[in-house]
Amino acid sequence: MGRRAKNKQGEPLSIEEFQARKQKKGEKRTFKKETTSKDTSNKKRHISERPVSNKSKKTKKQAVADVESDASDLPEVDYEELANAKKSLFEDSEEEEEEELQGLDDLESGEDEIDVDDEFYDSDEGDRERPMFSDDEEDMEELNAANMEALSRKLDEEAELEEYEAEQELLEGNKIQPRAKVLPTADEEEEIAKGPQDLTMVRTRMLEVVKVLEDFKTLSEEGTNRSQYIDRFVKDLCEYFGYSQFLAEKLFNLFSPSEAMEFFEANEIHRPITIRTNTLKSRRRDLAQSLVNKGVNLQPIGPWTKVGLQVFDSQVPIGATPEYLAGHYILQAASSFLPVMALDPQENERILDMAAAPGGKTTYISALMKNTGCVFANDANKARTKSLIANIHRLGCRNTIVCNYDAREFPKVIGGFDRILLDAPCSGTGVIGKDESVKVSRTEKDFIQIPHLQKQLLLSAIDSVDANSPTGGVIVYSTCSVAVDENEAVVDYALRKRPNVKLVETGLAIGKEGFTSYRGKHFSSKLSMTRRYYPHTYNVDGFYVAKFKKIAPSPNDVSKAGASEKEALARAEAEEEGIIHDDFSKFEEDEDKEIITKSIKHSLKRKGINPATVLNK
Ligand SMILES: C[S@@+](CC[C@H](N)C(=O)[O-])C[C@H]1O[C@@H](n2cnc3c(N)ncnc32)[C@H](O)[C@@H]1O
Repeated sequence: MGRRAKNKQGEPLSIEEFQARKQKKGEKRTFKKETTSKDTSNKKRHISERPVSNKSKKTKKQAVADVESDASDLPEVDYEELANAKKSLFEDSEEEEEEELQGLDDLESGEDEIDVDDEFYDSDEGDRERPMFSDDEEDMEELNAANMEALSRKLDEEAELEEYEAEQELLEGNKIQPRAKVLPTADEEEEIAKGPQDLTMVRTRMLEVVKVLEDFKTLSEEGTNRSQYIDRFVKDLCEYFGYSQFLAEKLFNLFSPSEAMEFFEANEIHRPITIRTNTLKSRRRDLAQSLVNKGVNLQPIGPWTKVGLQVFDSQVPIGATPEYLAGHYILQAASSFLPVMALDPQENERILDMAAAPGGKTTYISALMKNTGCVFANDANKARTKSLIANIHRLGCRNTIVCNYDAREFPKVIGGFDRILLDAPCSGTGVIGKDESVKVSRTEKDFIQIPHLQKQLLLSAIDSVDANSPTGGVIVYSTCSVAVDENEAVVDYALRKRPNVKLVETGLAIGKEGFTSYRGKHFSSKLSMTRRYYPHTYNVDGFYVAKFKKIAPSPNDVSKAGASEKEALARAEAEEEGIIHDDFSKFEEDEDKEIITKSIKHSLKRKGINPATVLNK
């Protein structure tokens, strides 16, 4: 089984914190390498002298006092880091204030939900949770004070992480000797094959093998080759993290050995709980203020989004607050903001969300369009359109038409859209942190069948867009998978089949370049314009985004009706019947009850309380 419990860490970091820490880690390593031999014993002593972090609730005063006394008690504390951690909470607020003041009129929004269907994955989950900001200076002080607990916890985490890093260095520094015997002997392999292994040993061996693979000439044993080390490493990945051999190998092949290790480790940790402000109903600072008043510790996700908040901790179930029920926000994975930002919907356009349920991205599109124009929200799974409709209603999206087609039927049913989002059904290899079952459930067949469907859907999307749209002609393709078969290979296929589209820049501030070649396959050089996201690089779900511009119509664009005619028809029908049908007009009490109970259970579990002891009283 996976090592999730063993590796459980404190609250997840924001993208910026995560990256700053990675950078710092790199700098520290360089320094420590020079000092390792003489400092090791000292380091050990300091580690053991470190106070055990206290994650229990503190008063705000205590939290501030703790921050100060913690800093003065520790001989090895990096004061710069401490000051930066402290400063960052406050500076975020200032930056955010500026950003928000500038963008007050720039209303954006939407929402999301966490719904994974049996077959395909959605990057949004319903269950995550975890500092803070405001737009006005006065509010800022109050909000920051309210977040002192979060700051305190953040510093505890820093200490824990340093401790962990020091241990790793000991492992890496002390145990790895040049030309050390790393691979098990034949006898040892026999022993290994017999049954469960000592996981600490397995982990140490993985770290050792990574070292050897990265400096093979110097560190490998004589008479061995790379593939022997790789075979052992993949087997150890399976043993330690609980993957099938097939998937471990597939994912390992995406990275260098050391990055692969980071990726697999990041999959053992939950991503931060994030929410998106629904700007159709609220502004981020107002929402943040109301939630802070209820005991929620939060902060903006990062400078790249004006609507996202990362929840660090909450005294109330974040999926059942009055603000949630009133549609002021939606629980949505940060990665799910990205395709909609790349789509860049404009007011008064006609947009198709081809695979829309449960509606996280549809509602964001609708909010960015400020409820103008029309969003066709389609999903082939009728049952899932129920949660799509519920979200559309809760968030107050009034420019949306829900439909239930196999999207491969487009553009035959409707065509001529200004923009289309295809957030495709996928294998979910980007969301293993959310759903461990992917580790063993995905087979080779999946990576043939799913890409086949994705290719058909993408061609349909291209054919359903109006190349002569005065404002758009844009298609965005996204998945919550990191597999090349479902991403670059699909996009490259579409470029070959439809020369009337070209790839354009996504406009996204973060993301790694897509592959232009992979294991002997060469893709168009333009694939570098697509973007990849990994849990270990951005602390977001694994994700992929590609943006196309349709430059000319083609004979494939045959549609029975254009989007504008369908919209006019739907509006006329709505006028006749009333746009809200009876069966969708209200929340179902039972369904709400279930959501609220689930949220309360989750919150109790996070606090280490067995829900049964509370709920069954
Ligand atoms: C990744 S999820 C979509 C998540 C959604 N965009 C959101 O942000 O909430 C993929 C969706 O594709 C739908 N789907 C699968 N095959 C489809 C098809 N042939 N046509 C349309 N939708 C399909 C699934 O029912 C599922 O809801």
